[in-house]
Amino acid sequence: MFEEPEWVEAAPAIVGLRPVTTQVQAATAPPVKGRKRRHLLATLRALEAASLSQQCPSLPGSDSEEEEEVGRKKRHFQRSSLANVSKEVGKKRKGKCQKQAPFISDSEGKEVERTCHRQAPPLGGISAGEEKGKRKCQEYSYLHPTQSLNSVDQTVHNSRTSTATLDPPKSSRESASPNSSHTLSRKQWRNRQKNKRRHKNKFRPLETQDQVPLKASIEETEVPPAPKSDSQETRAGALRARMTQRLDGARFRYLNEQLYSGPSSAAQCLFQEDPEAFLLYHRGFQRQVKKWPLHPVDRIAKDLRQKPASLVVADFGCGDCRLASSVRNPVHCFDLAALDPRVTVCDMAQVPLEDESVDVAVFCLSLMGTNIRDFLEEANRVLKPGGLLKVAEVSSRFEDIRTFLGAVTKLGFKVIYKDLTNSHFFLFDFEKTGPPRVGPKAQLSGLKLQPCLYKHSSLPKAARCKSSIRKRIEPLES
Ligand SMILES: C[S@@+](CC[C@H](N)C(=O)[O-])C[C@H]1O[C@@H](n2cnc3c(N)ncnc32)[C@H](O)[C@@H]1O
Repeated sequence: MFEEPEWVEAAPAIVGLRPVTTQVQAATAPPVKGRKRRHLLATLRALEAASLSQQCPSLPGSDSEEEEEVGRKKRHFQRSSLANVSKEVGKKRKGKCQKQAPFISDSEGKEVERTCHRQAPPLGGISAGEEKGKRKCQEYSYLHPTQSLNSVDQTVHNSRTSTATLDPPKSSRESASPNSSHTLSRKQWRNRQKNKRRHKNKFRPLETQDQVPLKASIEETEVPPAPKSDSQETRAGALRARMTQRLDGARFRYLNEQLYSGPSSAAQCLFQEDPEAFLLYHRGFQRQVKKWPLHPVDRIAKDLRQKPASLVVADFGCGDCRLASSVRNPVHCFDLAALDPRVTVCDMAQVPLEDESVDVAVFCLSLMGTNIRDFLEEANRVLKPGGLLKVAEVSSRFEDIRTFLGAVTKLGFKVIYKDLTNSHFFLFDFEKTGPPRVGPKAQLSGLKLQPCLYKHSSLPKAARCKSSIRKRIEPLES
């Protein structure tokens, strides 16, 4: 695509700087008129040169050579008579235009010709055509950013590397007429400077519109996040841990309540559907029991270690099999979910054991459902006659111990030992006397234990629960 150099756009037609059209127009223009114009122009140039000699400041970089050239020309203008100057300038410019023409291709020539006609300004000042040209350039630079950038690059490069005095920007046309720069007039030089500036300005919108946002976006993506200080990270980590712990605590309390407030079949469904809930429940339970002075299972294990290791034990609601790990006895472990490979997953209301097959049946904090009777009857079934039933339960769950013990007795047991000394749990030993002494429809209200609920530590004390309930749950709090 043709790239229109701005120095052509801005070149004043009156000084004959229409390189392509000069050949045609020089032949057709009346000589007297042309001579007069040239004369007038030269006069103007001389006057301008005289004023410039006092105004023109030193320019930075490679422009100093151009400045020297201007200075030389100024001196020359001052020395020469106006008439001579006008002739010389006229000849030079005519010659220059004629020199440039052959190096421009047809298509370029026509385009440049059109440009010159269209944009030739009247004498002095910026014409409407020039303004139009400016607008066109701006439009062009937006429409053809790459070409504009290239031309700017070339301009910058040329201004740096140019050793010739007034080299115009190197476009294809310019490179075709390397000597033309030596014959540029002062006004041409000024126009060229103007055009250079315009080239630079042309570059600016591209930079601001396209490159700056890009830079900004790169910065946005590349700039790493401000490093957090150690203390910030520690605090964030601590807060996260605290929140996680709170959430786990809330879920544990919910699950615990579910286990105490419904039948074992419902608890079984709960953990079957959500095995993770079982893990969560046990984490919560372990957290609570760690605060106790003594874990009841350890006390039971201690008792068993004083008995023959040959005794077969059934652990109802074994949890993590801590009992089985603490004794040498064979232990059948039953629970709603398995935290350990030794666990047989089942509802302890129905364990897969033969009748009268075990010596010891253990319920350590596991009488949780509303069907406690089912559990105790199942234990009676699998226990050998004279077998040992050991129960450890949270002390606050018992409203009336005597009623409880009486109900257990009706199910074919005899109380042989009780320990109510511990602050957190009660311990009972029963001996199997025989099958249950009451039918399935008999009411055994003593077996109804209070649920063991865990209070929310962040609640105000008055809001937690009634004093009686609080009393019941206290053993599980520290
Ligand atoms: C509080 S934990 C005690 C665990 C263990 N006995 C200990 O002392 O470390 C109660 C356990 O009984 C289990 N459990 C409650 N009801 C059950 C049921 N119907 N069948 C089997 N296990 C049950 C629970 O799943 C839980 O693992």
